[in-house]
This record gives sequence, C-alpha cells and structure tokens, in this order.
Amino acid sequence: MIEIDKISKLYDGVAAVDEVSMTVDTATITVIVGTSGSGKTTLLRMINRLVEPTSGEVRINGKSTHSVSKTDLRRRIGYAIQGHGLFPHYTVARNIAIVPTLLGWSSEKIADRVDELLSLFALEPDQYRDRFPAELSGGQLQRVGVARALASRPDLLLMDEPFGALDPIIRAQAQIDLRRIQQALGSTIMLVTHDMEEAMQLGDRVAVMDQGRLVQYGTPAEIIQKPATEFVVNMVGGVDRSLRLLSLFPVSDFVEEGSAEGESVEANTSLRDALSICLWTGRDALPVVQDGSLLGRVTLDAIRKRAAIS
Ligand SMILES: Nc1ncnc2c1ncn2[C@@H]1O[C@H](COP(=O)(O)OP(=O)(O)OP(=O)(O)O)[C@@H](O)[C@H]1O
Repeated sequence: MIEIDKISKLYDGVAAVDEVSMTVDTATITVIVGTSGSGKTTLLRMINRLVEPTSGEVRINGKSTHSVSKTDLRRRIGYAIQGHGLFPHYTVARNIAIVPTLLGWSSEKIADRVDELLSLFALEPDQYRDRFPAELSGGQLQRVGVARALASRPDLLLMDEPFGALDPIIRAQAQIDLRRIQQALGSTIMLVTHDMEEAMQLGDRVAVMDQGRLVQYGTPAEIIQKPATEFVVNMVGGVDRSLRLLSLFPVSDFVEEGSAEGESVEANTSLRDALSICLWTGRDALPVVQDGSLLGRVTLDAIRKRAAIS
C-alpha cells in the first residue's frame, strides 16, 4: 500500500502541489489526471524523491520514503516516462537488465526475467533480445521501456505520460497491454496523464488534480456519476459523460434471458459499443455470446437505464 500524507511542494512560495493525501492499494492502477500545470508530474516525482517535498510524507508498505537512501528507493520504484529512455548502444536485453544487474541478480535469473518480460509484451525473445533500440518501432520501444521499468519487480511503477508519443491505435493497444501485464504481475502502478479517456480506461481509481490540489479521488464510475466540482464536470466532458460511463461496463453484466435477432456480440463488448451497434443496425437487442455459446441478450432499454447519470 502507498500512503501519501499531506504532501506539498512550494516553488518560491507558490504551491505546485498543495497538501495532497491519498492511499493507493497494492496491485491496482491509479491514474493522476489534470490539466497542464496542475501538479501531476511534481506529485509523481515526489514519490521517488526526484523532487523533494517541502512538507508531508510518502510511505510505501508502511515505511517512509525518507527512511531509505534515494538510490535504494529508486531501485525499488520503477519509472517510465514519455518516449522510452533506452540506451541506444545497449541491446534490448541489456537495457531491461539494468536494474537487476545493479541489484546483483545472477545472470541466469536476469536472462529468465528478460525473456519472461519480452514474452509478456508480445516480443518474441529469440527475435528481439539482441536487437538495438534503433531496430525497433515506436510501439516496441515503448514496450521495452515499460519492461525495463518492471524488470526488478518494483514495489511500485510510476509512469509519466507513458503513451504520449504513440499514435491513437498503438496507444489504445498499449493501454490494453498494460492492463493485461499489470494483472498478470500484480503490479502497483501510478500513472500520470492529461487524457481523461485514458484515465477512465486504465484506472482502478482516478485522482483529479486542479491547481496543485486533489479535487476528487474515486473509481471512474464515481467520478463520472458524481463529479465533485465544476472542473471535474468539464474534465469528464459534460454531455459525453453518459457515453464514458457506458464504456466502463461489459455487456456480460447486463445480460438477460431472451432472444435477439442478428449478429451477436462478445460478452466483453462495452455497453458503449453495444449501443453503437444497436443504433447502427436499427436493433433494440443484441445476442451475447461467450466462448461460442449463447449467454442471452442485452437490450437497448438496459443500456439506456445504465447511461442515466442521476
Ligand atoms: N522546478 C520548478 N521550479 C519552479 N516551478 C516549477 C518547477 N517544476 C514545476 N513547477 C511549476 O509547478 C506547477 C506544476 O507543474 P507540473 O509539471 O507538476 O504540472 P503537470 O500537471 O505535470 O503539467 P504538464 O501536464 O504540463 O506536464 C507548474 O505551475 C510549474 O510551472
């Protein structure tokens, strides 16, 4: 568990981060979202002490980040930034192995870990481990950058706009991959973005920052349904809120008995996509299947009820 306790950072007497407190559960993704200059990066960097807090404290599994040296702290906390930050003259395997090597892992353990991570990131180890960064695509570089940050099984992974440089299609895939890998490894991740869509997509919990303050901290559904301030209403996109809400739930949660005509949808299809299919094909119900067998149907009526904000 990560506990952020009344942490502040003042620059020339002005608060970049103003008494922020929050608790992050182990094995979850927390997304910090806000407009430019709201203090997201400063907050993230105070956790691994790249920025020293003016006041307040961060505890990781009960232990203050000030009770260990900065070097030890940064070996226990992974850090991934926009772009990849890989060393161009190191192979993929050597880049991923940097922190495990510093920690004195055996070469066998390191090699196993490199191959495990490459496989998790859908990069065939035999094909990729000896390549240099210049021999990879932008999306592959980004995956290796995240693999490197996860290599030593850190207590926490901090990510600052990790997908900022990717085009929308690769970015969407990178978000899906991150979610899958986080679940497979049980990692605890704190991620900064200015993109509310990304926050909703990835966050178990979302922290909304405005002018250095934490204005709301909750699940994506709570933030959409009960935005705490006008600023949060604007961040979640006013009239788009219903659609955002629908994108959070799979049709499997709303399946009912009965039949429906036409092409079926998979159980993990979002209600938002199901709504789109209903409108596009002029149907008021869709058959839902899972692993090839029919579960039931989802109706336009059920989707409409879930879309009501209050
Ligand atoms: N080293 C510094 N010296 C003085 N002011 C700083 C410093 N670093 C950040 N600030 C100020 O603190 C505030 C918060 O900056 P921060 O980079 O944390 O915001 P952000 O939400 O991450 O923004 P962005 O999304 O644009 O990266 C800004 O007003 C910024 O100008």
